[in-house]
Amino acid sequence: MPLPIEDYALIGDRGTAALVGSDGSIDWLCLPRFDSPACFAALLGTEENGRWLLAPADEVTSTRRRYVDGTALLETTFTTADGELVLLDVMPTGDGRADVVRRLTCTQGRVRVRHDWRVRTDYGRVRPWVSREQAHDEDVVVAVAGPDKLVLRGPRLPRGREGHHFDEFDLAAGEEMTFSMTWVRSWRDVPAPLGLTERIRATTDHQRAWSERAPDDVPHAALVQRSLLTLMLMTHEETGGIVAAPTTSLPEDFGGERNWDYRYCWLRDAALTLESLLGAGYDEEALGWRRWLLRAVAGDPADLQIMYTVDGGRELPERELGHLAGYAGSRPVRIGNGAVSQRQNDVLGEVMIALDLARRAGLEETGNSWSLQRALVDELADHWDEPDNGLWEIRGPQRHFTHSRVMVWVAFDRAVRAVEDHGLPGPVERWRALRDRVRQEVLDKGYDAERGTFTQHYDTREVDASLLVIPLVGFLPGDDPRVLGTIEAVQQDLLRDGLLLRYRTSSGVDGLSGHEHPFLACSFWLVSALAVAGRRAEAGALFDRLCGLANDVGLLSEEYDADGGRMAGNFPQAFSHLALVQAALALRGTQDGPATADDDRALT
Ligand SMILES: OC[C@H]1O[C@H](O[C@H]2O[C@H](CO)[C@@H](O)[C@H](O)[C@H]2O)[C@H](O)[C@@H](O)[C@@H]1O
Repeated sequence: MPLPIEDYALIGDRGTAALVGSDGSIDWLCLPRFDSPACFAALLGTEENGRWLLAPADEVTSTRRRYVDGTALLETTFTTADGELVLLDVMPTGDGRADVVRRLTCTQGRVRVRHDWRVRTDYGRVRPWVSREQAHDEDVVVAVAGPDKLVLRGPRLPRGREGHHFDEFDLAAGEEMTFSMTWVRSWRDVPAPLGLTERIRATTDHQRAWSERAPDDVPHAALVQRSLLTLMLMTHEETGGIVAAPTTSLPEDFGGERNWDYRYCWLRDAALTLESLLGAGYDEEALGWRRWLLRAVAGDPADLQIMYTVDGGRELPERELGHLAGYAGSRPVRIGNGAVSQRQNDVLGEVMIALDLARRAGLEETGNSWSLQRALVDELADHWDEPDNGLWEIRGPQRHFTHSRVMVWVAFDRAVRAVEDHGLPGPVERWRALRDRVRQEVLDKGYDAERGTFTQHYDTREVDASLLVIPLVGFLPGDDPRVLGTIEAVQQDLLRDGLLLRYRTSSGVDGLSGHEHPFLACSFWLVSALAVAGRRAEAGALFDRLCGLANDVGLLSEEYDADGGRMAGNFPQAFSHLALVQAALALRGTQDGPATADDDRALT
């Protein structure tokens, strides 16, 4: 039975990532890429779907976890009646390999250790052939199935027993053992062993150097730093693609059907991630992502997709994995994502904000990068008034979503600014006219004057948390009465236990059964909206509360079930972490009173 979501921590090598449970079990790992089939999938089923356990065999009386300062090296300390055992989990970065390194150190007394290596490839479906071999002058255990070969190394290798590899042994104070697992293509030879000490040191140095650039003049600076590092782990090192989360099908509704695969690059999530990184001063990160964007989107602007694979691929058909029981029985387990073919008119606005910020941070346009933006804006100019599925990717009928239309305004606005402020060429008169027309339409059709609030779409009186971005993207000032009215209406209709739902699922707008829990990114948007409205004390209090929801190692999932006191949805979720960073930046140097133009960079 998998653990509560918040009992997992993330390790990763910027090619892929694993979830390590507080019980010492790696229950999720896709190799070699975020969206490759999992070889450990116990997270979405049982241990029979694959896991790698290293932990005390005897009862654990307490467990502490932490990341080694400024890094993604995870340290889990188990205490038993007889001693203390520290487990260090690392995925070395920067060498183009795919290794997981697990070092056990007994720090007190004597601890009996259990080792269970249970590889199941193809998302926990296939039992590989496993054999003991000699390679590079040492014994290794090798598991092979289809395209995958997994090589286990260590000073004491587990033995085959009923379909898994198992061992138990004692470690006494001062003793240490290091195991490693390496993935290669099944037709390749067993690779040379890693220089463990050197790779751990290089990974530590690289991650620390990155973390040290995080701002320290923001509230909850340690959590902001952890969020930035987590976003970095979700950025594919070689391609620059940024995934929305390293997991699939952790449920938004426990036991329900709201289970989605997030191991892909959404233009929206990636652009917002970049916006947070740029706001936090990570300017050069923009270049890698812009290159990814140029490659992914290349071709006819009419063929723009809202998401791609990490290498820019366009095929991610959604299908269900019937052999997995689902997390807490939440089925179906899905891989791929059907939202790929949706129309979501907000996306270009988010991309244009990120590229505008990059330009303002000094990243010069290349001929290609500006002509791509021009082509995309011109394409939008021909289709901006079509209904869409909105940023929540609803599977019900398409609508004229107010948020989407506001972001269309943003796309034209940033295009105009590129010409006016940066001297780039473009049909600025046409873009200006469209910008004004869209603005007027939103004010006429997306605003409910009777209630004094913007609405979710043009044919409803419902509200939506996405309306909180209206002041954050510069559509209206933070203290405009229409913005204040919207904040109030959103708080009135969507707050649950002080946290914000995205919208009311009971309205039926999304075409799905069941309900969901408050969405953490939206709750952070409320912090930012309150801050720019000048209600900074309230914003600060909400920010404190939200930061308090992060787990013991500073990670957040997509949603939070306040009744159950547990996280819900994919984990860790870029959307939550990037919105946390944006809220911290909005609160930077807080004082009561509305935000000024100087706050512009943080607030886009
Ligand atoms: O709520 C239904 C939709 O849920 C997913 O979309 C959500 O996650 C995306 C990635 O973080 C985010 O960009 C989007 O705004 C969220 O609504 C899922 O990917 C969709 O298929 C699903 O319809």
